Order: sequence, then structure tokens, then C-alpha cells
Amino acid sequence: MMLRIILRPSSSGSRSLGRCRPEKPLWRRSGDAKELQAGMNESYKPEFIELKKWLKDRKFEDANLIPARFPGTGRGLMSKTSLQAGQMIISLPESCLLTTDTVIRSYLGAYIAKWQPPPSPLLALCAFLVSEKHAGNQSPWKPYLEVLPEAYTCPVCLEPEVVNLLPRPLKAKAREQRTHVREFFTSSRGFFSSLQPLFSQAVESIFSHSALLWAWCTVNTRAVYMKRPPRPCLSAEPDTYALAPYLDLLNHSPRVQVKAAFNEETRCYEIRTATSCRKHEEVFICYGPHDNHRLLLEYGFVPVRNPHACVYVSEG
Ligand SMILES: C[S@@+](CC[C@H](N)C(=O)[O-])C[C@H]1O[C@@H](n2cnc3c(N)ncnc32)[C@H](O)[C@@H]1O
Repeated sequence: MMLRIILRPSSSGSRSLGRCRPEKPLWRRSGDAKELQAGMNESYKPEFIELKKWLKDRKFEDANLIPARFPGTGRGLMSKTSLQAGQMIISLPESCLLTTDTVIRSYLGAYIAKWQPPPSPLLALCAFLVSEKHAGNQSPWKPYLEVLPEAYTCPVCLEPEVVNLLPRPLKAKAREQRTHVREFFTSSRGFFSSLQPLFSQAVESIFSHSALLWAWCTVNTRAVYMKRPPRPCLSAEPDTYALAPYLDLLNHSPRVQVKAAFNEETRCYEIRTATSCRKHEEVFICYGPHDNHRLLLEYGFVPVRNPHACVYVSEG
């Protein structure tokens, strides 16, 4: 997420990640009826009822999209009505977004301001996610945290024996990603220690490698692209991540295009379709024109048919 409809540049630095890609117009649907399979409504589940209440309190109401489980793509959002080209799919108010603004305004803000060198925007978001998850029932973000995956399927989360089975170029990238996250953890430990006054439990047990990996994957697979101005209390790395509850239930299809961006006038993150979507179909967005390696590496899945799929060959 960051859903890239495109979503954003990757948090591991070297690539552009699938998030909402606002500069690309609209989406295409394949029109292949065989691909469209009915989903099982999940809106009755307590976690989604709680999430909808929480969103309503933050001025978001939507009667059209419902959480559902689809064969092939898993959990996603289904449209209760047909959607026409150019129609808004979702418009999520700023008050629902989790960005570095949220973190800086929180109890972590004073600790971020004190820490030198300034933490990166990604570290600020990850620390907040870990801390709020640790807070459990006390967290105002609980309804959102409850619908986040417990675990991720990106190669960085796989056992080395499993990574070893991947094709060679992907294996190399998966190992690089693992090293990158390990270094992110090691270099963040000092900052985590500085947060000890906030917790009765040892910070080492809260901000563990596995907790940070979960937070990193949450941001990397779900955040949308939303550029924030640089702030002195954060490092100069681009601040482009926004977690967008509910909107981040939208799955990827390489065959659709959307327009997605934060609207400065309405103060909402908006996604519009370019093409129509039939009633009771899964609504997709496009995380970017990514090949299968990239989708597996960054998002932990490979779509059934991908027009951007390619085969890597070595020079030899
Ligand atoms: C932004 S989330 C979308 C919602 C997610 N399916 C959920 O249940 O929370 C992105 C994640 O959804 C899954 N996903 C997205 N598009 C998919 C697709 N076409 N097929 C299978 N899984 C997909 C991947 O696990 C990906 O990391």
C-alpha cells in the first residue's frame, strides 16, 4: 500500500513501489468475464463493523463498497452497484489517514523531536504502528489495527529455505530486502531505547525485529503515496507514506487504471475509476505496471495473468 494505484516509491529505497500513481490516468478493465468471480460478503464480521463505526466517527461513510473474500485474490472490496467510468470509488477524509503528521502530534512527537540524527518518516510511522499495536485496547487506532494482516507473504518474511527456492534474480533481491530491513532494525534500536519512559515493559521486547518487520511490511504493502513537506524533526528522506484505512483493502489488477490523489480542496484522498465496474464485482486498483518479481517482492503475491510479466535472463 502503499497501494499504489500507484502507490509510492518503495520504502526500501531503490524502486518505485506500487502505490497509487496519481499521475497516470484511470484504469482499464480486461472485460474478461471469466476473471470476475463473486465474493463472499464479510461486512458482518465484528472487526469490519467496528472499523465502519470508527470511520463514521471520522466523517467517512460509504454505502457502496463492502469487504468481501474473493477466490483468487483473497480479501478485497466489492461494489454493491455498478460503477461508471470517471466515478469516484472512494473518498477518504484526512482525519482517517495515518501519516507522519499523526505520529508527530502523538505522544511520540516529543521523542522524535529530541532524537538526533532525526528519525526517517518511515521509522516514525513504523514506531507508531508497533507502539499502537502494543497498546491493544487502549489504542484509538485499534479498529484499523484489528483488520491489518497478522503476517505478510513478502519474501522478507519467508524462511531462508523458502527464499532459496525462488528464481535466482528474485532470490538475490529478496536477500537484499532482508538485509535492508535487518539494517533498518539495527540502526533504529537507539531511537527505540529513547522511548523507554513511555513503557513499563522493556522496549526491546516491544520494538523487536519481528514487530518492526510487521510494521515495515504494513507500510510497504499498504501505504498510498501522499507527499508531505519536509520537517526539521524528521530526516530529509521523502515523506510520502499515508496509511488509508478501508481504502487499503483494494486489491491490485494490472488491467485497471485509476486516478488517485489527495484532494487539497476536499481534504480527502480520492480514487476515481476510468472504466466501469459491474455490480457485485471486486473493485480493483492498479499498484503500478509491475512485473511478477516486483509484485512478489513488494506485495507478496503474483497475479494470475500479468501483461507486465517478464523473464529475467543472465548475460551468459
Ligand atoms: C493494499 S493490500 C489489499 C488488501 C488485502 N488483500 C487485505 O486483505 O488486507 C495489498 C495486499 O493485498 C494482497 N493482494 C493485492 N492484490 C492482490 C491480487 N490481485 N491477488 C492476490 N493478492 C493480492 C497482497 O497480499 C498485497 O500485499
